[in-house]
Formats: sequence, C-alpha cells, structure tokens
Amino acid sequence: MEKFKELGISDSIIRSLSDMGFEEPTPIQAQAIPSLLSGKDLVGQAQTGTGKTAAFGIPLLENIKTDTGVIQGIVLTPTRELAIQVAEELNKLGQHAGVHTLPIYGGQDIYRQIKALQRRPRIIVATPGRLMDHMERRTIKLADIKMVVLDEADEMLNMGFIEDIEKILAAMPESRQTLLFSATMPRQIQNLAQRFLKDPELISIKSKEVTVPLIEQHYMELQDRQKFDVLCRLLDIQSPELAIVFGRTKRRVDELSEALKKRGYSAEGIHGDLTQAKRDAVIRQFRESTIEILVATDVAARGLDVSGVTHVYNFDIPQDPESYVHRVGRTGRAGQTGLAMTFVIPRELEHLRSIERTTKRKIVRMPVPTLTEAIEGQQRLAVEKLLNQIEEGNLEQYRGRAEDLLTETDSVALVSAALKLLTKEPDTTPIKITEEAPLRSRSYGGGRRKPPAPDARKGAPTGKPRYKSGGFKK
Ligand SMILES: Nc1ncnc2c1ncn2[C@@H]1O[C@H](COP(=O)(O)OP(=O)(O)OP(=O)(O)O)[C@@H](O)[C@H]1O
Ligand SMILES: [Mg+2]
Repeated sequence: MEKFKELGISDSIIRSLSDMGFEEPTPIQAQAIPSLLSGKDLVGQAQTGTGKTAAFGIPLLENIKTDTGVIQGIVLTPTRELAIQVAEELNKLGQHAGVHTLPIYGGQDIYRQIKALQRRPRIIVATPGRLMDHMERRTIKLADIKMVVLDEADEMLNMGFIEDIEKILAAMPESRQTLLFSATMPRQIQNLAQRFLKDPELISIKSKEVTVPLIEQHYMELQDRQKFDVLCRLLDIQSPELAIVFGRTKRRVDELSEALKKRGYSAEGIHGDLTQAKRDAVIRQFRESTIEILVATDVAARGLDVSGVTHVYNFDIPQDPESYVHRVGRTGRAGQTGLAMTFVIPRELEHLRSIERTTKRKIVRMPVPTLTEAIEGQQRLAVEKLLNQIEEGNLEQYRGRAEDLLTETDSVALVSAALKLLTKEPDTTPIKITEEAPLRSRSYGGGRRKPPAPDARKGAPTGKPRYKSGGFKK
C-alpha cells in the first residue's frame, strides 16, 4: 500500500484498493496516476491485463466532488460488456469515496437508464451511440465534465465512432482533462490526440513485446475442415480451466458453439446479433464458470477481464495484428500465465508472419495433435481425479468393498475399469462447419483499417454503416 500512497491517492481509495487485494501499483498505474493528478491530458499505452482501468479510474475518482450531484466524469468504451465491466471496477474503487458510477449502453431499455440517471451517478461509462441518444434527449448533460477517458481508443476509431466522439467531446467544457488508453496505439491515434488533447503526455510502458511475455503463443497449420476436430482434441489434451475460442464471423460462432455443445462441451457463443439480455447472460455465466468455453467474435476481444481464462484459441486467424494482441490478451492477465493457439490455413501463413513482425514475438509452430493424444489427455485427467480423491481422503466407507473386490478381481483390471469410467472418451459425433474463405494477403500491411464488420456492428449504437471497404472477403 505504501507505493500507492506515495502516488498521492486519498485514504478512501487506498481502502478500496486494499479491499480489492491490490498491493502495489502496476507500471502504467505508477506512471499515469501522478501525471493525471497533476491535471495533464494523457495517451496511455500498456500491455493487456496490466491495470489500465485503475490507472485512469483512480485519478477520475479523485477528481469527483461529492457535494454536487452533477455528472463529472465520462468513460467511453467500444462495447457494452466493457462498459459494464469498467463501471463495476469504478464502483469498487469508489466504494468508500461515495462515488457512484453508472453504465449506459445500447440494447438496454432507455427509460430504465433515465430512471437510473435520476439517482445521480457522478461518473458514466458509456458506449458512444447510446451516450449520443441521451445527449439528444437531454437526459445526460456534459457541461460539468472534468475528465473524459476513451478506453480502447483505437478500436472506437476502427468501429467508425469518430463522428460521435467529436460531438461528445465538443459538448464538454474546454477545461476538461482528456485521456486515451489502449494496449495498441496505431498511428491514426496520434491524429486524434493532436486534435482533441492539450499538450498530452505520452506514457507507453516500454516493453520489448506488445503482447504479455507470460502468454505462451503457438500456431498450428491445418486445413479449414480439420479445425473443429483439432480444437476438440486440444480441449481434451489441454483441459483449460476457462477458454475463449475466437471465430471470424457470427455464423462461425453460432456453428462452433452449437457443435461444441453437441460434443458435450460446456460452451456458449457471443456476438453482436444476439439480444443484450442473452449477451449479458452468457458473460455472467462465463464469469461464474458455469460455461467453460466462450465462443466469440471480436466483440469480446477488447478489454474483457475474466479471471481463470487459461487458454485462447484463434479458430480463425484474426484480421490484423492489433486484433491478435487483444484476443490473446484475454489470458495471461494480472501476472497469471496463459496459452494462446492460432489455427492457420496454409494460405494465411503470411498473415501470421505479419503478426509476428508487429508483435516482435515468435509464435511457435506445434504439430496437429492426434486422436490418440486426445485420448491420453483425457486418461491423464482421469488419473488426476483418482489421485486427488485419494488425497482428499474420506474413503473409509469404501474400504471394505475395495478389499473384497481385490480378493476376487485382478487389481490392474479394477483400476483400468475405474479409469475408463472416469475418462471422457473423445466424442466423434460428426459435425459440419461451413468453410470460411481464407483472409486475403492484401488485407494486411497497407492501412491499419479494419475490414468490414464481421460483428458487433449490428446493435452498435447508432446503426450507421461502420465500414465502406476493406479486405474481408467471403
Ligand atoms: N495494482 C494491481 N494489483 C493487482 N491486480 C490489479 C492491479 N491493477 C489491476 N489489477 C487487476 O488486473 C486485471 C486486469 O486489469 P485491467 O482490466 O485494468 O487491464 P487492462 O490493462 O485494461 O487490459 P486490456 O488492455 O485487456 O483492457 C483486473 O482484474 C484488475 O482488477
Ligand atoms: Mg482495459
């Protein structure tokens, strides 16, 4: 806690940090907090999972006056799930300071939001489109904003939110502080910073790699039609605690989550065409580990912080290196280790090289696992279960029966039978997944623009088309 205190953080927030189990600041927090407390504008870049939320959240909370009921802080996020998550973290951080934060996002009943606004939140975390709706209805006023944060700033540009953001910023006082945060800061962000920030400080945590070193990164070269069986084998061999499988399109996500369920895995899909209620339910179940595998489009690539995600599988190689960085960054968070596996069809190998060049990190090739290896993986798990049970003890009730059995039956046969019962044998239920065309080489390299929305745009707040052109081809 001493190190947090040295940054100039007030006692009530120190208490929250201690409740949250934070012991010392992460590098981005140590650098950004003092600078923000001194009133500067800031562009902050640091790797995924290194605490950027609190890096802007703490100074934001420090700036709030509780003797007035007006909204004084705004955080903009590209997705609804992220708005909810960031608001939750701010509510934890602000708990003892008596500052309430409200998430406002598309897909939720606007009248319910208007009611919630009457309870005087001092901070709003919003997706840009829905915030615009409220500004037009005059249910949110931005005249007293002291600080505005663009979380995942580059993604909001990619999604075509620039006009909304311009309008939102124009409605705020000139004197406000403006902050941009992301793990990736492509060049166009500099234009945005020049236009909207006043003499900003640039903090970028100099690290050799863009991705987190604690994430083991692999790829497998295979054909599209092999992918699903190989994914199942990998799940059987690696038995992740929680995993995210990223697919390129909504159809892909739907087909994959259905297929995984058919083969007995605990999986659900999330993408922008689902109702908000469904999206919320899926994320909640994943956070509670009721679902073990989240199948997602890039809608879940940014910012999502779920502890226990040990594996990320790129069923389809991501559209661009930035997307890769954010997807694999859903694991290996807050000092944990993680494993990322990317499926690459031969024609997409050049994309992989381009990702390696951008991230300055070698992605190591792994051979495609065989069915035998999958079976062995499941047997290993069964053995673990058995040995854990011995460790747990409480077997007295069974001992008599076990001794009887051993006098009548061969001991190896007995243990084999127990293992067989405990082993989930690989399910080979035939599954048909529609093939995806490979990414075209040209979609890399040139501009950093993202191809047309594979996702998330339906239900994107303003409903305007987000893209005019791009390299994504069906
Ligand atoms: N000082 C700290 N000590 C321990 N844990 C922390 C600390 N700061 C943040 N965390 C935890 O680390 C996790 C990742 O933080 P956060 O989501 O803010 O990362 P991020 O940098 O925004 O990542 P991304 O780029 O993926 O959005 C969260 O669970 C958060 O509560
Ligand atoms: Mg974040």
